[in-house]
Amino acid sequence: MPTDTWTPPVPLWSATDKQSFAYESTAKRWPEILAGVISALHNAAHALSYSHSSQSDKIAEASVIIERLSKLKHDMGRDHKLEPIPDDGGASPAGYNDVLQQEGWTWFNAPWLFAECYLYRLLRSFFAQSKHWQTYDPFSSQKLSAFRSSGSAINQLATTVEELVHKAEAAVSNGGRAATSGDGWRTIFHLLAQASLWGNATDLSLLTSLSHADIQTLQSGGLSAEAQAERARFILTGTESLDEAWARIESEENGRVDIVLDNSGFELLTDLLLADWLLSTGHVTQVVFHPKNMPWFVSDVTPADFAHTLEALLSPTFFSPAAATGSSRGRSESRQRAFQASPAVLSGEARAAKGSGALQMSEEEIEERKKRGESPHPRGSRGLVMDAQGRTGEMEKPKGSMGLALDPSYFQSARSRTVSPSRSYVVDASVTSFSALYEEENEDASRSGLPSSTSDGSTLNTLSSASAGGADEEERGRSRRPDIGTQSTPIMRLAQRWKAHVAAGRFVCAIEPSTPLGAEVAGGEGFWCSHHSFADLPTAAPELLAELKKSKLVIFKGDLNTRKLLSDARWPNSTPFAVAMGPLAGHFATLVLRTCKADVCAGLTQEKEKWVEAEDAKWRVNGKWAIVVYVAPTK
Ligand SMILES: O=P(O)(O)OC[C@H]1O[C@](O)(CO)[C@@H](O)[C@@H]1O
Repeated sequence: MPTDTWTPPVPLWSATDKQSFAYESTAKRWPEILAGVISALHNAAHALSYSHSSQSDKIAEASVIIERLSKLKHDMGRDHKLEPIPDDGGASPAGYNDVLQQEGWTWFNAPWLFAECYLYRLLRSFFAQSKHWQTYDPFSSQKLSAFRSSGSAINQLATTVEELVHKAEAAVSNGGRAATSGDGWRTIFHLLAQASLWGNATDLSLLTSLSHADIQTLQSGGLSAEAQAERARFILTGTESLDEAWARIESEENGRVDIVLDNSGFELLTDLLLADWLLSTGHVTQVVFHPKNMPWFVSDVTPADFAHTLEALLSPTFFSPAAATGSSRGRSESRQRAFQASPAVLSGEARAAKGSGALQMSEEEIEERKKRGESPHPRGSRGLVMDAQGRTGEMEKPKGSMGLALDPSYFQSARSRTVSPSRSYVVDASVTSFSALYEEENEDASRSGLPSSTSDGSTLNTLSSASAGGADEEERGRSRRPDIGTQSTPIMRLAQRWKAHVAAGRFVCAIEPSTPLGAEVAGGEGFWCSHHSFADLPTAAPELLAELKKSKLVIFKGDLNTRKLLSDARWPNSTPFAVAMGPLAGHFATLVLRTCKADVCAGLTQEKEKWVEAEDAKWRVNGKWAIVVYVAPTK
């Protein structure tokens, strides 16, 4: 192993152990994920065939990428050797390749964590090497549709947190922090940290087989003390660590908190809620968010996702009105809008009408029709696949459509409006294309009198451009209430605050959102997607370590970040967490909020381990159990 790599004293998890989740994941989940990418790209390419301008080069290039993806899936299933990652001009693949050259691993005998990170970096190279697909995030459509479907859980949380934030701000301005019960705030910290913890329970890479309805059920529970108390038994370490973390935050004014993000969508929202409330207490003046610089483990937050999320939450129609207002009835959102943002999810009941299969044309047929100057949309195709109730779910693939289950009528209708079907369907990573996605919604919003998305083009702050606590109170706008109309929802009002936080440098995205996907990034932020475990931070990314040391508390979200903190090694579960962190432990105050979805664990008592083994044989991996761990700074 290279000298910047720490070797734990126990072996690493790997798919060589057929009883392990590592094996199941390598044998079953990764091929499924690759199949999903192939299908997303098929759909995207098919949508392009309806474009006004010729997209044949781009479509042809998609076919080449699909071939490479299929070969990769084939090689993985046959346990071939891991090939070097081509030099694609992006964040250096050399780290991966050096290790591979030395170790000569195959898909199944490589350490699981290495192979999984390699998989996402390799996938990135397929798109990065292309001419037309460099900004394409193959998981964006999935991320977006899952996010949209979590509207009611988000509304519940936003309503409660809006109140908490107002109360905290009022307490601060009516006599300062001393006037507020420290215990009260500690309790709220518990609630919001646990909401952020359970926000991690659902992620797209794990839940390949769950429906959106299942995910919604998992997300429900809200912030009520009862709901949380009920869930507390699933936190295997107990929650004392949250007291230690809060004591550390409380000991300071004008502190900085960092969050190493995990999943986009619902989980990111719970992180933002926690971050906003921390600012409102006055103990924290800046929260720095660390995303991943490329599509990663399906649903991890990319810089573009971070920006998109704030934009999306400001849209009156992003979530269905029923979700946004908390009412359980009355869905006035247009079916086309739902389809536009997440075309792959139409109702299970939204089956293609009889005979509509014949209307799903091949790309050649469409090209032919175009050449003849005919519309690519056969007469009578309108509305053949839409569900009359606009419900969402998996769309059945019509026979002979190669899985390209699209409704031509959608594109016909979209064309007559202002939205480019290709842009709206092929959601890519650029912020502008996301705004385009909402052009149509804004039109509708202005017709309905609702406030529209504010795509004001303001850029998000990066670490280099923002400083903690530099702005005066007026500019910080803590108690400023945005005026976004009387019909705004709690979600929209919070998002408006968050944009103000971004503009004032209180919220900082550590990678500038306009950074091209996969590019080398400043400040060592590319480290998160490198082959390294986090134990190597001091040696492999000293610049990043120096930055994190400025923070009062660094919160690591989710399972993958925890696997990386623990080097994905076969620690006995009762190993003290700090020991399993290796050389990273003690460099900064660390709080881990993780639901368990992989074999590795540490920080449990032997009694707890025994207890949970008896309760649930799948406790390590089914996402139902969690650990919350604080590691104090000592260095
Ligand atoms: O989103 P999270 O919490 O990091 O979970 C991702 C984890 O899920 C899995 O994809 C499945 O367990 C792991 O490979 C990975 O560690």
